[in-house]
Amino acid sequence: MTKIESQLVFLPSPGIGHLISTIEFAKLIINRDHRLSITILVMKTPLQTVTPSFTDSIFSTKRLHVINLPQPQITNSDLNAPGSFITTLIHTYKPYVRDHVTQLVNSPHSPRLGGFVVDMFCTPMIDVAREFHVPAFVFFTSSAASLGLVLHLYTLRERDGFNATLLKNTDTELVIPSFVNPVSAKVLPSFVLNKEWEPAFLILGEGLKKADGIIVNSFEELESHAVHFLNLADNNNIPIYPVGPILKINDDNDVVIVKWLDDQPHSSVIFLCFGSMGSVHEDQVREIARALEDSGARFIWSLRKSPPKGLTNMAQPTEYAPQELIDVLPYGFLDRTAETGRVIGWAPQAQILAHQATAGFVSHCGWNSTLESIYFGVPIATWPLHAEQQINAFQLVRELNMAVEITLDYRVEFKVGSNTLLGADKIERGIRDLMENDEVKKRVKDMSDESRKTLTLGGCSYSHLGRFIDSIIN
Ligand SMILES: O=c1ccn([C@@H]2O[C@H](COP(=O)(O)OP(=O)(O)O[C@H]3O[C@H](CO)[C@@H](O)[C@H](O)[C@H]3O)[C@@H](O)[C@H]2O)c(=O)[nH]1
Repeated sequence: MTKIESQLVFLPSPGIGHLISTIEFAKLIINRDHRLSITILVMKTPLQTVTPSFTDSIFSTKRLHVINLPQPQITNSDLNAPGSFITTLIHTYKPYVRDHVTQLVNSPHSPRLGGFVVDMFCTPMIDVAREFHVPAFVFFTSSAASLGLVLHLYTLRERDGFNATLLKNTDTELVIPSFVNPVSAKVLPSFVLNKEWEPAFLILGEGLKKADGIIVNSFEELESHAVHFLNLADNNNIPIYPVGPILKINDDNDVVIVKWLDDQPHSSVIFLCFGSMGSVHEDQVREIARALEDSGARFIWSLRKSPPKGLTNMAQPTEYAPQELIDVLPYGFLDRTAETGRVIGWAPQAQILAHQATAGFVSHCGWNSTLESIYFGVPIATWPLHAEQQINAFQLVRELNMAVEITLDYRVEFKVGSNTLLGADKIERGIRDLMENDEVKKRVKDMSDESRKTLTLGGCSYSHLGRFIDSIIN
């Protein structure tokens, strides 16, 4: 039996979009190299409805230990300050992490502590890694191009006092070296544009620059331009490890949906889903319903209820009760589409994308959804809502020609919701384009092949993961 030589401590941030890929990354490492073990310290927030059941369902194995840390006390004012909330949470967790890691390293026969892997929003934990005199790597859960954007804007800020929040609601075009084309300020991430997120942006930029390496959930074959820039750039020569796509693709088992998909023609169904945090207001729900009916497309629509506005930020949507669903949709919609569509709550997304009946994905362009769609060769129609989804949509449509556009710059602010209404016509056009654009379909299929190959011997991600593991062991 191989002796465990080194152990890593993982600190994912609490959102499902971050937890899933971090945990899958941990599994990838221990499956690749039996000399390593990993302890994942799971932090929780009072805001999340999906996350607790998800984290409680992860079990420890011999070389993968999952420890659910206690939920700390967070005040209402912390909850309502989006820019500092996550930082407050991470700081509150520092003593717990310190205690757990002390116990780990002091326990008998414990392997050497090889380093910390901290989520991009947990970089204040790098200080704790320093206390144990071990390297700290950041796990960046979005694209290499977004990583390049953050590093570039942070450098401009440090060096020239450049303030990106002044660009909000302007048409300014920026040259960002990790993108081929000039980038409109309209598609910059909310955490770059919004004044109240500034503290979080600064902590992120500073944290990335302090890291001993940055692991990116992407792959060189997809983002060659951005990866090239990151390896050249003035980013303190931090090693970059694009090791993706890291996905959780085998766990869903929704027999009802699969049975329905089995009965649909090959490549005929449009799937609509807006991620773990995404929801739109009721007027917008009705426009989507009209577009679906007018397009005549078969569909599966993951429709969830927005959290109340203004009460909290970053709260997750919840499920509609059956009567609420009938009320929010146009009169008779469910009856009229009973043969051609399904409206569901939380979706078995990977299972749907993997199914041969699925033709296209109307997506918020969260990075995990983007990677899943590429992996399964399903083209996207872009409809970003939050965070860095607008820049992901821009990249997919304008840089990679791997998606069609419904919108690139739609934006929902957590506190005020969305003040734009996307009309049914525009949505319907996007759905038709998604079904008909053969060039986009072909590019996605080709990249799907690449996304599988990159993880195997000889692929770029396979070799970057090897490099990362070597740096821990040696
Ligand atoms: O009904 C649903 C909704 C989501 N998912 C899964 O949940 C994950 C969602 O991840 P992602 O697509 O990245 O969206 P978010 O949950 O919105 O993720 C957050 O984290 C991502 C990674 O940093 C960012 O790219 C996003 O902008 C940010 O909102 C994916 O694996 C989906 O398959 C389901 O299985 N069913």
